[in-house]
Amino acid sequence: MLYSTATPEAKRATLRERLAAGELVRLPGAANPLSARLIERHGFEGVYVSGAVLSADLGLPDIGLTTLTEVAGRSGQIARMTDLPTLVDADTGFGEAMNVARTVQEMENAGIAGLHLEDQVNPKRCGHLDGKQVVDEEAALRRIRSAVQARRDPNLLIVARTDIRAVDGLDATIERATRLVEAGADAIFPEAMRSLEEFAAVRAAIDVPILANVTEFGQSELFTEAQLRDVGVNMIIWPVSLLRIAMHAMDGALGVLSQEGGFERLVPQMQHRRELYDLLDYEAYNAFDSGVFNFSVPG
Ligand SMILES: C[C@](O)(C(=O)O)[C@H](CC(=O)O)C(=O)O
Ligand SMILES: [Mg+2]
Repeated sequence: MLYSTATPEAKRATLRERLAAGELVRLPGAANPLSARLIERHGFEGVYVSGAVLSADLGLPDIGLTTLTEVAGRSGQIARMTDLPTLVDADTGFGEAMNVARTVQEMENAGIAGLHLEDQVNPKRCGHLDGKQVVDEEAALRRIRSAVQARRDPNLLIVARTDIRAVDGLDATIERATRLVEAGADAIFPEAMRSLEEFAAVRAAIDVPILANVTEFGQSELFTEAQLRDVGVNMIIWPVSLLRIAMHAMDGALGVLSQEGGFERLVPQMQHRRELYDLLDYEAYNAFDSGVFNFSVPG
């Protein structure tokens, strides 16, 4: 009931332990707070909060228009719904070094387990689009150093994302990843890798966990969990998939409504009221106050 039973500190410690034990951490992107419960029920190890999803949800392109307050607020709502650790896309940190420090502390307050900070210039764009630009090495390292310095919980996972692959190639990615680790990054997210061999090359060059982004309609193939595990990837995100699936389903359903004047044909495809109440743990509220769940669900 009400929901997470684990403290943020405990979730951060869990994430650290899993990574230290060499376990693969799979983090589907939540489409909304309640979907974090579904992700947990299906046995995943973490929940991802995507900037692309968050901005799309607000009807904005993913170019850094969302604010720290919006992202921390939504991340807190999502993290609250699950005992799993939540990893958040903090884009470029919402500014330079001092802003990054504030971002880290607000994210900690939101109860999340980790965040990634990227080295794109502002305005940023989706990592799988052409025409990206990255900041120079010193600016990229400063973002990470200031994140590390600002965190109060040493277990908050600071993941450095580099977008340099699309700009300067694989060697530059390895060089930057190495420097980012020296600056204190706990893990590396090499964005828009072109092949499994590229992941393997990054893996061989650094000894912190690496994260793979499996996003549809992007510049990387949709590598499978098994393929990524084989090349030594430690965390996998599927950032936007649940939102894409939900939006496509809504689009189709509205077509049916406008054609047929009702949703009846789609009822078998709907989450049943019973399933919703189960996911919400409605009955547990009854144990708290016996007047709450004293009805039966039709059908
Ligand atoms: C991972 C990502 O940063 C996100 O915001 O989810 C995006 C995903 C996407 O746009 O497909 C990205 O830049 O890769
Ligand atoms: Mg993003």
